[in-house]
Amino acid sequence: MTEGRPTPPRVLTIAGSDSGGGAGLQADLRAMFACGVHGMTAITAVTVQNSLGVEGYTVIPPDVVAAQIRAVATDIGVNAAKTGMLANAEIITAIADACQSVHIGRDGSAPFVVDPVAASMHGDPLMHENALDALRTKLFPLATVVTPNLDEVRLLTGIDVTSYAEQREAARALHAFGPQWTLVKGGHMRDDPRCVDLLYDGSEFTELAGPRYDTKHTHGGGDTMASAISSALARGSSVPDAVAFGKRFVTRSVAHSYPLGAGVGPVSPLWRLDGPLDD
Ligand SMILES: Nc1ncnc2c1ncn2[C@@H]1O[C@H](COP(=O)(O)OP(=O)(O)OP(=O)(O)O)[C@@H](O)[C@H]1O
Ligand SMILES: Cc1ncc(CO)c(N)n1
Repeated sequence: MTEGRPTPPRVLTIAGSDSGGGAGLQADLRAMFACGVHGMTAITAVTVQNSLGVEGYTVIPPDVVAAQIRAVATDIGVNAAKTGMLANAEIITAIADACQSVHIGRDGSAPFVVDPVAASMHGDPLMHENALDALRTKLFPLATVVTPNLDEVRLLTGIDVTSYAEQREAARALHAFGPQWTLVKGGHMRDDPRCVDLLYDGSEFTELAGPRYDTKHTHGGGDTMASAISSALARGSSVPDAVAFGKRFVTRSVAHSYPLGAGVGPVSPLWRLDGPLDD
C-alpha cells in the first residue's frame, strides 16, 4: 500500500459561494490551488450572482457554519484560515466561538486573515447592518491580519479615505479594534495612478505599491489577495512577507483578468498554470 505524497499546507476559507465563479469561495479555492496549498471551505451563504451583480442570497444556519469549521479542523487540521462574506452577526459570533475552540487566530494559533467583505463590487450588500459591530468586537480581536477595502474602512471606522494621510489614520483606527496587523487596501483610490496598500502593526507603516491596470475586470481581487496571503502564512511566511507576496500575486492576477458575461469579469490566478495540456 502506498502512503502517498506529503500532505500540503491546509487553508480554510470561511466564505460565501459566488455562482459566477469569480469571487467568494470559488476565487479563494482557485487562488489557494495556484499557491500550492490544500483549500477547504466553511460555507456561510449561497449567493445568486453573475457578472452583472448579486440577485440575492440564502444564509447557512450559524451552527452549520461552526460545524464545518470544527469538522475540518479536528480531522484535517488548519495551517491558516481566512474569512470572506459572513452575512450577519449570528454567523460571525458562531465563527468566533468555533475558531477559538479549534485554535484558529492569534497568539500561537493558526494565522487568521479577516477580510471584512461588506458588498460586491457592484455595490450589492453581502452583509446585514448588525454584522459591523460583531466584526469589530468578536472577529477583529482574533485576527492576524484584517484586509478591508476603502468602502469597508468607511463602514467600520467612519473615515472616508481620499489621501495617504487618511489611509494611515484609518489603519490606526482599525488597529484599535485588536488585530495584530492591518492592511488598508487602496484599490478604490481611483485617481491614484498606482494601487498603494498600507500595512500597519501598531508601530510601523509599510507601503505596498503596485501599478494600477486600466481594466474594469477586477471581480474577486480582494478574495484572491486574502487567499494568497493565507496560503503564504500556511506555508510559513512572516506576515510582512505573506502580504508582500499577496500584493504581487493579486497585481499579476489583475493583469490577467478577463471578460466574462455582460458585466465585470474576474481577476485570474490562471497565469500560474499557463501552457499546453502536456502530461
Ligand atoms: N486596477 C487595478 N490594478 C492593479 N491592482 C489593483 C487594481 N484594483 C485593485 N488592485 C489591487 O487589488 C487588491 C484588492 O484591492 P481592492 O481595494 O480592489 O479590494 P476589494 O475591493 O476587496 O476587492 P473586490 O474586487 O474583491 O471587492 C489590492 O492590492 C489593490 O491595490
Ligand atoms: C460570495 C461573494 N463573496 C465575496 C464577494 C466580493 O468579492 C462577492 N462578490 N461574492
